[in-house]
Amino acid sequence: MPATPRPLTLPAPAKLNRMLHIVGRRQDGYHELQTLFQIIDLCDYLSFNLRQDGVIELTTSMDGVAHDDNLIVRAAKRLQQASGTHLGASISIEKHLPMGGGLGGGSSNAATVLKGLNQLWQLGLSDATLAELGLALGADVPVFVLGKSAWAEGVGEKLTPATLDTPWFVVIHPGISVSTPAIFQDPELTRDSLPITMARALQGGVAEWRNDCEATVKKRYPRIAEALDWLAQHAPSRLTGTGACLFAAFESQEAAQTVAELANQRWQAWVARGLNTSPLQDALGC
Ligand SMILES: C[C@@](CO)(OP(=O)(O)O)[C@H](O)COP(=O)(O)OP(=O)(O)OC[C@H]1O[C@@H](n2ccc(N)nc2=O)[C@H](O)[C@@H]1O
Ligand SMILES: Nc1ncnc2c1ncn2[C@@H]1O[C@H](COP(=O)(O)OP(=O)(O)O)[C@@H](O)[C@H]1O
Repeated sequence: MPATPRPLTLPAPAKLNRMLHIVGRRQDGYHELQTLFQIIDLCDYLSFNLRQDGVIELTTSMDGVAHDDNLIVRAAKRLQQASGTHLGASISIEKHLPMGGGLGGGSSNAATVLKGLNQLWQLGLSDATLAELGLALGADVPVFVLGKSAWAEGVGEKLTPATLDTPWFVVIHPGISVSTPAIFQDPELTRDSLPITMARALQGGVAEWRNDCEATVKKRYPRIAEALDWLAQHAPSRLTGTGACLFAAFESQEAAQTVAELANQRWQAWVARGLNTSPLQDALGC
């Protein structure tokens, strides 16, 4: 009997928004952002098995997300359609990243599918093409396709790789979910931050970095305000994206571990390392 081929297993890392400014609103209601995305080493892991019958199947169920709505399945079908391939794939996931927490897990899953199947199906598509296909699935997909920490503008698709410091982060999930549309619809949201250059943003550093969604999220979700205030006792704390996760940077793994253990008494907390290159790039040998 022929040996069953080993699946291709690839990471899908999380991101943090080290700072996030809202600099305007487009005609279609979407907001123009300026943000520093940093990839971190907290990951989901996806495994791919090639299928000759063209079927796309996600073999792991995910609470609250129907099979065909899953960004993993949608990304695979989108790539299949765009490339015209007759190949398919069975995909499974080891899920570690909380859903809808501002860590970009869904977008990262989609990016890993696009890059993984591009290799498995031997399509030879460029990152630019994959990012374009991914943008329709989520604003954060392109940065995960690029696979580098980056300065982002537009809705997150205009990317310039950026070299950030690589501290140890404590990331806290306060156990509630935030409605991204509700935050962006809030009349009190700051939408008129003055655009700055990437150089200016990098120069500012932790002392100046802020997230324009934070005031609105704190007002609507007192439990997030509580966690942000708690973490701020240890180091400057920030929201990532529209939350619900929040984070602070530490110089050593030990310092981060100590604070994470305290945080774990009340919330789910992780220690994660800031990166400038995605572990997906390393795994694919890019
Ligand atoms: C703002 C960020 C920063 O990373 O937040 P997080 O999702 O990571 O928390 C993301 O770009 C979010 O991207 P994503 O989560 O894909 O947003 P979507 O599902 O496309 O948008 C949900 C809704 O939020 C609003 N929205 C989203 C992004 C944006 N730049 N302007 C908006 O106004 C729109 O009303 C949209 O219908
Ligand atoms: N594979 C997936 N992983 C996570 N979320 C998914 C996935 N597929 C679809 N979703 C949907 O996308 C939403 C946003 O997910 P996620 O990217 O994890 O959060 P965020 O955009 O806040 O960082 C989830 O609430 C979920 O309904």
